[in-house]
Amino acid sequence: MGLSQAAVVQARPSGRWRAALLDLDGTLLDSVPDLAHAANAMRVEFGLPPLRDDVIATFVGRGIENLVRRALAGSLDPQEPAVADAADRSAAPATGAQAAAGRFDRALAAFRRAYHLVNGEKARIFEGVPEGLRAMRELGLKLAVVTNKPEAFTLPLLERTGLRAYFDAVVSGDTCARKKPDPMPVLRACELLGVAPAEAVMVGDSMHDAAAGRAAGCPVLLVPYAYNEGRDVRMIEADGIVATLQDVARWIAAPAKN
Ligand SMILES: O=C(O)COP(=O)(O)O
Ligand SMILES: [Mg+2]
Repeated sequence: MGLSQAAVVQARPSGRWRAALLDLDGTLLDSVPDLAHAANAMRVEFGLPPLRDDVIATFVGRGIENLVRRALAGSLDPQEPAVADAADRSAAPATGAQAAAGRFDRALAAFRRAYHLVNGEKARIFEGVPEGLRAMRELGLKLAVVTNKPEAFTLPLLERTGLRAYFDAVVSGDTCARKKPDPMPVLRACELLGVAPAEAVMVGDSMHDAAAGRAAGCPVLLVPYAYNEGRDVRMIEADGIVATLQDVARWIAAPAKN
């Protein structure tokens, strides 16, 4: 039994790896056109001019609350909102902090309303994604999505883009008490797939994916084509940069060195 099992394991190209955990926005899909549309719909409601899509792209990756906070301030690193809207100015008894919180809640609600209407409409699957996912499945891997996007947006987006069927599990931004860069959602995905973190490869486009994967004990591969808050992914400590998901499958299938 011991011997034959060892032989089987050695014969499998991906003997060590049993699962791949994939980030969503910026790794599987370019969701920026829809996110930017919703963020700008929110800004227009607040009397603010729209921002360019490439600016909004740098705001993506730490959940929609951060996206809305950044989009409202027009900055990657917002301080207190600089411009109060008419409703805030008339709310005389409210403290500055209360007014800011109320303004943020209204902005989040406006963003959610707009995003529900367009989620998946212009989202575009990155090159090599279906082929890479198929190749990983053919290697016998289990697949999970691990995203900071809330479940109410994640599941319809996966359905609309035809990606849902590839995945055995989906962990969204509100599935666990904490989001990436915390390891909690990565560990939950491993638990749902029935694999140990050391048997799962985390694939993402940002420092938050890398930090979450590392902290959970997974090797980390990064794609260079997406957001990462506008920074170069080569600056992030990872086990490899992969041009496409097809290269993820090749990395996983490569003997010994991994
Ligand atoms: O920040 C988000 O809303 C989603 O980002 P992610 O899919 O890259 O985790
Ligand atoms: Mg991402």
